Amino acid sequence: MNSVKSLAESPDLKHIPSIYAYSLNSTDPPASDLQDPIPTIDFSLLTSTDPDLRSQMIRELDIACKDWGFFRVINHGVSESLMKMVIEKSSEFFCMREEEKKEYEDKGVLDPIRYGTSFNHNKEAVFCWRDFLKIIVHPDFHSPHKPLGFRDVLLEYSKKVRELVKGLLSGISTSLGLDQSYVEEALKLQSSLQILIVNLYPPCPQPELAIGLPPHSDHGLLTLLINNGVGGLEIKRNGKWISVNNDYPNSFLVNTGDQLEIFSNGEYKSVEHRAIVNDAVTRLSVTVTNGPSLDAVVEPAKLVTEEISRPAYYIPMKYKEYLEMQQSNKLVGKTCLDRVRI
Ligand SMILES: O=C(O)CCC(=O)C(=O)O
Ligand SMILES: [Fe+2]
Repeated sequence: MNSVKSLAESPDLKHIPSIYAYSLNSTDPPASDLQDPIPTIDFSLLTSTDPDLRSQMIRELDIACKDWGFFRVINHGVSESLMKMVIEKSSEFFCMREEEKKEYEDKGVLDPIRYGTSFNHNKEAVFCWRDFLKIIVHPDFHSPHKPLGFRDVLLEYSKKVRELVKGLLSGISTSLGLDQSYVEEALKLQSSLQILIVNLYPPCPQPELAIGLPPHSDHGLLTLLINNGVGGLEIKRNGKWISVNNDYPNSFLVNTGDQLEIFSNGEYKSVEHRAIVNDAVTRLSVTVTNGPSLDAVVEPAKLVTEEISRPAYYIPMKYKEYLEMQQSNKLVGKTCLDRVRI
């Protein structure tokens, strides 16, 4: 495995090797800067003891999930210093020598710590301009033993993010017309699968020819994202790509995933997104995908289908099987979801 980081650091690199030449779909117009403001969820209001304030936020959460599949969360209770440390320590990991990082070389989908490049280079004809570190942090916690202090930061961060996700999913349960603890119980969130992913996108000499991550949706319920202040994330909205810069300090960007689309019977569709690269600075993003328990069978919630008198649009599937299917193929839009759609 050759990392993009070492390639990008090679002196006099003017052109990308042809294996990285990705052609953006010609039917896709280039991304425009965002016109509508991204919905903002104030977590302190969502968890407020004042029922009116909570109801108002739940309505906004419903709109965010239905119309966007994407929102920003503020007043979330995770300290700014912890978020900064996550970025800092993740960045230190990638600065270690290749031999040190290779200890964690990707050995397969459910390998607890996976260092690698692209998405699934065994299956891809074109590689992504991206190196990654994926760590399973729940139900069992794992961490690389280097750099110093990474483990403590990851442990604290994953716990805090889980609390936040639990609160968001309880709001989503209510907004779907279910009991507030319904999602937690039905999808066995006590043993939820939580994977922390660090994406590293080094500067690229021909950014218009390469892609950081191709269009895809995430497999879990909700993904939370922070980055090092460098833009590059784009989401598909009403058929058009729009760039999203996390220029709002101390906030999380959240997107809905495939398991939430299935569970909500298509009410909350998972959002397609991609990462583009630039020729000036390294971009680093840290995402946490929060899913059901690996052994939970995910299907449209009966109450959701009954309430709006619609048949189920997705077949039941164990989350573990879905995850293995998504991770062992190429990353192409929402094609994985098509396999469970009726
Ligand atoms: O780097 C980004 O902004 C997007 C990352 C992403 O989509 C992912 O980790 O699934
Ligand atoms: Fe993603």
